[in-house]
Amino acid sequence: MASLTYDLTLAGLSVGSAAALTGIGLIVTYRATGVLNFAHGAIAMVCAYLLRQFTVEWGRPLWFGAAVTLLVVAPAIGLVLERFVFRPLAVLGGDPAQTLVASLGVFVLLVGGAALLWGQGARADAPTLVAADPWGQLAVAVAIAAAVGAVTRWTRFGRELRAVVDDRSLAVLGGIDADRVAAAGWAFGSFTAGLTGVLLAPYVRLDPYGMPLLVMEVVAVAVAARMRSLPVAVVVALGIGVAQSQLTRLHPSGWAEPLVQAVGANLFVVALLIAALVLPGVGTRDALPRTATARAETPAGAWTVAVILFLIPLGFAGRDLHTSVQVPALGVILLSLVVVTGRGGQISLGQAAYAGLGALFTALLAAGRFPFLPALPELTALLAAVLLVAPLGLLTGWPAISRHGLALALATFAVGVGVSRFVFAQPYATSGLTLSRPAGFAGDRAYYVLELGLLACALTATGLLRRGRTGRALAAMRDHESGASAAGVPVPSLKLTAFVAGAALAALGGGMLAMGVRAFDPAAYDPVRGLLWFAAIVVLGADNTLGALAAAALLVGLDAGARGGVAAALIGVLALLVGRFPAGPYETVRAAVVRLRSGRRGVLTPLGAGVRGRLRAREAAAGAGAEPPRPASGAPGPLEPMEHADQNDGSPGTAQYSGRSRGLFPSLSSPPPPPPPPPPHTLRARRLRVAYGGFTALDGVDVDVLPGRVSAVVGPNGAGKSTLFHCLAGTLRPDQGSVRLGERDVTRLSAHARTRLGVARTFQQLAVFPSLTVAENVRVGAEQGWVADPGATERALRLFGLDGPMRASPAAGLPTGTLRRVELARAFAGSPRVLLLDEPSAGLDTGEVAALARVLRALAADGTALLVVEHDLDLVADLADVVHVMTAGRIVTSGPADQVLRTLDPRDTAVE
Ligand SMILES: Nc1ncnc2c1ncn2[C@@H]1O[C@H](COP(=O)(O)OP(=O)(O)OP(=O)(O)O)[C@@H](O)[C@H]1O
Repeated sequence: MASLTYDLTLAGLSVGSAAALTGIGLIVTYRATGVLNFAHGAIAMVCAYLLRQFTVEWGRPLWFGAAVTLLVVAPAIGLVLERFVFRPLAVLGGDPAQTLVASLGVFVLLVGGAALLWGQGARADAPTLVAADPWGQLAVAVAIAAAVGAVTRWTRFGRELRAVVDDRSLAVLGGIDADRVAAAGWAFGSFTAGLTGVLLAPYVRLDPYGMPLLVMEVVAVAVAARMRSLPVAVVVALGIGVAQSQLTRLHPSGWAEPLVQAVGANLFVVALLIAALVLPGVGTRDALPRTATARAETPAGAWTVAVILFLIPLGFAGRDLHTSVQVPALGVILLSLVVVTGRGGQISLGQAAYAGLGALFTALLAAGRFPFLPALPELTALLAAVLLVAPLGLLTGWPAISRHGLALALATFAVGVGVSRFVFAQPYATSGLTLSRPAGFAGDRAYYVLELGLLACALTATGLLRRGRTGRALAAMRDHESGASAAGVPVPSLKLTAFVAGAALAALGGGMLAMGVRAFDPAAYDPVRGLLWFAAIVVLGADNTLGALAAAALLVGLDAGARGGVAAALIGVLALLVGRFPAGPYETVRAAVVRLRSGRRGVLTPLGAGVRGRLRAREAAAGAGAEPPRPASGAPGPLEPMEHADQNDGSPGTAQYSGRSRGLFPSLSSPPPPPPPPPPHTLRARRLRVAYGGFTALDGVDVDVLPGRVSAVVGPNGAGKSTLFHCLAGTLRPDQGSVRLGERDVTRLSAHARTRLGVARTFQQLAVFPSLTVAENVRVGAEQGWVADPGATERALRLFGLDGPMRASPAAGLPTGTLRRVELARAFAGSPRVLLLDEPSAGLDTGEVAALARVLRALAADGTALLVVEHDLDLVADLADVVHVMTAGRIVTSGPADQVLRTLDPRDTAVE
């Protein structure tokens, strides 16, 4: 018994050593470059093939092949990837989502290339570099971990590496060559990948698809080590390896047997599921590459061409027609990614799981092997499978609520791998499950016609999800999640909807695919397919229905017509180019945001002649009756629409007033009249306390945002203004204290729920939806806000001078001042009772600031409660009725604006 335990432990250490090597490589690359290299397993596979090529095919000595493969080729792959793929992306801004797609591109390129070069079949004759004795492998893993630890800790390069990891730009400013550090990280990461590949190859299936996946399954080791600690990675890897080995001794009988066996054989997958779904995520950015978010313009006539192309196979016969049957099915699967990724902006690497479940359930239902259900006719089985799989979309939808970017990629990948290993690899799925086509559609031509009908249904459903209220909300969520939330879009439930709809569509496509080939083939829904489909859909324009159909035709056509792997290689090359396409809306808005950040942000106007002059002017105007007194009871004041030179001549310019007084909502002096204003409510915060770790950012803050008043919060940098703002807007939950809207306690309500109760907000850094037009941006606010009023969009567009030709322009590329007005109009369109404005003057020129002040004053005059966090004291003097001065997390002075501003010591609000 003891010897069995020992033997199993040795076997487990062997597996664990290979996993530890993978973990070390992934962590080093991630630390040096910020890239979680999804291609790590593919590099391992290529190196394993290469060593086999040297020794088996060319008859070279093992030491020679190993030296060239591991010391020359593997590092060279890393260096090439760094220089030609990832460094250009870092120069462009290092967006993690772009690097994710690029690393997926490298993955599919290497897998496709290997399939082309060495064929798709598995090889069993890979040479053995280190004997099966686990001590050798363990020694290699531990020695490498120790060497990396020593280099990181005690050498100059290690110090540079840590500096780059801490803050790349600061390190570069300090004279460190970050590119050199990244290149070394890539070279070393590829070396460990190669080593893993050649160590594993003799003991596992060496094939282009299986081995990369096997290696990537152990990514859990790196995630469990928080992509940071090498000792933790090594210990976790060895622990899982040994535990997996020991589990093989368990032989429970009954229902638990297959489950225990599956877990025992796939403990790394279980660890991946736990690491990706339970542990907090390792990457947090939510953007997809610009090609994915680009507004898809379908050329005129493209649909006609597509319809003709899809009808052509009806004229085919034999093998061609049989192959064509796969295209509509794959098209439906890819449409599911159009909904989830294209429109909703959510990374989903697990769509193959839903497609496979659709296929499996259809086959089981049609065969009468599904628990508790009789055998169903094929079409009914297909529809029932779709209904059964749809709610399983929550498996990836739920993690998506709190995860973004890399963390979501890992979670969806984990679900894909988990379903593949624990559901598709079971005897009921692997024992030749056949499936008939529906009665009357048995022949390829008839079945193709049926598929076209189902494809048309899927296109209609996709169209509905991409257009209208839901489509706009999805696009808003994709373009700017917090902005969407602030506009009232219920982001969590919308994400669930997208994933559920995506799962249903994928299941439909999967079922169609299985009926096409008359069998459930688990390999057709392998997780690697999920990666390939995701890369394909991003490459061909994720929010583009026609792109999905073209991708389906391309993937099926190339793989059928040429040697297997061509389609993957092509998609891989295209994915590598994704980051280099000309600037799209994503880039343009990002540039606007950068301009904004370097603009007025942080320039706090010291209290001086300007403010005092404004206060005097206000008093003089009030005395002369030229300016209305501060509204005290919601009495309407004059409001003119903001107008802008660019509205008239189409070119960006400075804001100007029309110079005519047109009443509160001038354009609506004729029917239909605006709805009666909502009852005003005070937003009241009491004893708010927020601590970040041990640092108290808010300490017992009380504030009232009163209807009909403009309240301003001023204070030096770090005073806690933004923290207070976030507590009021619902983006931060205070540790103590309460926020009430009228009588209702809203402390625990989310941002979108508060918006729907009438608390709207704008952002210091622009939060517009670049792929939507100006009018659509505003409409999102009107549709999702407190009062769903059909006339609100037009009123908001007019009020903010956006109702000219500009209304139809995509928001991407518009000047910052215009985008500020778009954001304000969106907030206003929801008919808010309370409007929270975070540095509304940031990025605006003098004329625009003046125009903004007039509009905001008039909104207050109309009964809206306004709170402004602002550095520009001139604007505060111009605008505010009540001023709160914050310092070190407390409100130190509150009172009427003229009194507070007059007594304010400039040192209290020191310039940044
Ligand atoms: N997420 C966070 N984690 C840790 N500390 C934070 C966090 N957010 C803010 N802080 C700290 O809390 C304090 C208050 O920050 P806050 O952003 O609210 O100040 P502020 O008055 O808005 O400053 P600014 O005018 O620069 O925006 C600052 O010292 C800041 O460094």
